[in-house]
Amino acid sequence: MSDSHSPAQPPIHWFNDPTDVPADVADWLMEMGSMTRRFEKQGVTVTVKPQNECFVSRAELGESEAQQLPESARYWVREIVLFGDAEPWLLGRTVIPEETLTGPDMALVDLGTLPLGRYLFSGNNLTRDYIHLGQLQSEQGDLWARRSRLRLSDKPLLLTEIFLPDSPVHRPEGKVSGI
Ligand SMILES: C=C(O[C@@H]1C=C(C(=O)O)C=C[C@H]1O)C(=O)O
Repeated sequence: MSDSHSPAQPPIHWFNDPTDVPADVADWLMEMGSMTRRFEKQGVTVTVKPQNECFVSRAELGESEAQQLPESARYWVREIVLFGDAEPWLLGRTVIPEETLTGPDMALVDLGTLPLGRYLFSGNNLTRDYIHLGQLQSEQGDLWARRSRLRLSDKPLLLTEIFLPDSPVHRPEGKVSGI
């Protein structure tokens, strides 16, 4: 577990009114279950490639991230690319206060290529405080995003997911690509 710095986060515009998001996109972004499982229902094999996993200080978090998590000496950051078959579908960034890493939840620092959702949704102690919907501008165009504060046995973690152009979120279900 290195203590290298996590890369800067792109500025995400968070919507105050979720109705500003098209209904077919919001249907995806407001998914209350596992996004991994929702993606698998598209008939693809989901794989995860960790890009960066390290402990960081509160000062190294994004400002809006720090505001949504309790004070802690350090936070575990996990950044991944999630693939649907060979296509990159999602960038995931999870920030976990050290105090959340207790008991079986210490396994969160050793997930490797196991999708976080497999762990989070495997038990019956997961709750979700909220989902915020967002959008960011990138060289790949405007991308949809969401941020959830989740709790495992009431211990918080913050998950930001950025949906890439190849993901179904940008090609809502039922629309055949290319026509
Ligand atoms: C949180 C879930 O797991 C997915 C996998 C992630 C990971 O492995 O770090 C991060 C974001 C999620 O899209 C999920 O399936 O809902």
